[in-house]
Amino acid sequence: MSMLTAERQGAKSAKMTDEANTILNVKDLNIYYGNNHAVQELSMGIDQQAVTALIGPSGCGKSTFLRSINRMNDLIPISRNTGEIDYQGLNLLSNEVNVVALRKEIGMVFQRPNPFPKSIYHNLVHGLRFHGVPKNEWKERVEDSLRKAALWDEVKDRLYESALSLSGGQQQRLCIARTLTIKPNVLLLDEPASALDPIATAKIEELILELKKEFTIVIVTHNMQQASRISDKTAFFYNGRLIEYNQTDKLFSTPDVKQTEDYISGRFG
Ligand SMILES: Nc1ncnc2c1ncn2[C@@H]1O[C@H](COP(=O)(O)OP(=O)(O)OP(=O)(O)O)[C@@H](O)[C@H]1O
Repeated sequence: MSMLTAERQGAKSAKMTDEANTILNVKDLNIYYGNNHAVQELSMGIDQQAVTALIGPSGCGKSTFLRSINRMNDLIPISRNTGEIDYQGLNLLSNEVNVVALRKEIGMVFQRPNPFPKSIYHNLVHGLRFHGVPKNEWKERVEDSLRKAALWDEVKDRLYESALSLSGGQQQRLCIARTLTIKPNVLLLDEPASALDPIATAKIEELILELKKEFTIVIVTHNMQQASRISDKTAFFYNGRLIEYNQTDKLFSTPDVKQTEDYISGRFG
């Protein structure tokens, strides 16, 4: 496991989380954009090797929370936060965190496939070069990542063709493979299938179910059927607040909170 801070080895022993299976423990997280309080007093644990779906109407703070996990919000000058996200005994929001190492361990895939306008192979080795992975490991890592992203059979004979020659669904699987080359622990997926057709979406969903055997996945989705098909737990957000967090089956069949029921039955949102 790579070190996220220079002092990592000397860090105090990991704080115990509530459940042995929790990999990310969010405590009293608040995120602001200027005066806009986008995420409010959020506390939740995220299970490892499981899929956690974040749902809720547009603007409720799902992506803002997701982006805070690997510090993508740092790139937005008016954004600030309070609270903690504990990961292996370390507060990811602390100034001591090495953000480059963090993003290696907690990778992110965005709504629109965003391959570099270079070859498929170049897209895959970019992160390896950046993180100083020895060249003699590249071939194996590329093949392994493409296999895990269920793309190997489709591209193995065209690795030096432009990534832009792939279909949208293939490009998105390539972006997932690109994240996998550097062996992350957690994958953050921000509506990864919303720009894809139903067949490509089904492939991404299948892939997510495969990947959760090895990785922890947090996914933002607008598609409630998708959340119910692929996630183990679902968190429903409204107006910056976590309204209900439950096992997915339970949340979609017998939610505890009226607001959740209204949302999943299409009464608002
Ligand atoms: N880069 C930004 N700068 C300023 N405000 C932002 C920024 N990104 C999001 N916000 C604001 O934060 C709030 C939460 O937005 P966020 O994108 O997290 O919601 P969301 O639930 O992911 O919405 P959507 O489903 O539409 O993507 C909104 O009020 C939004 O306007």
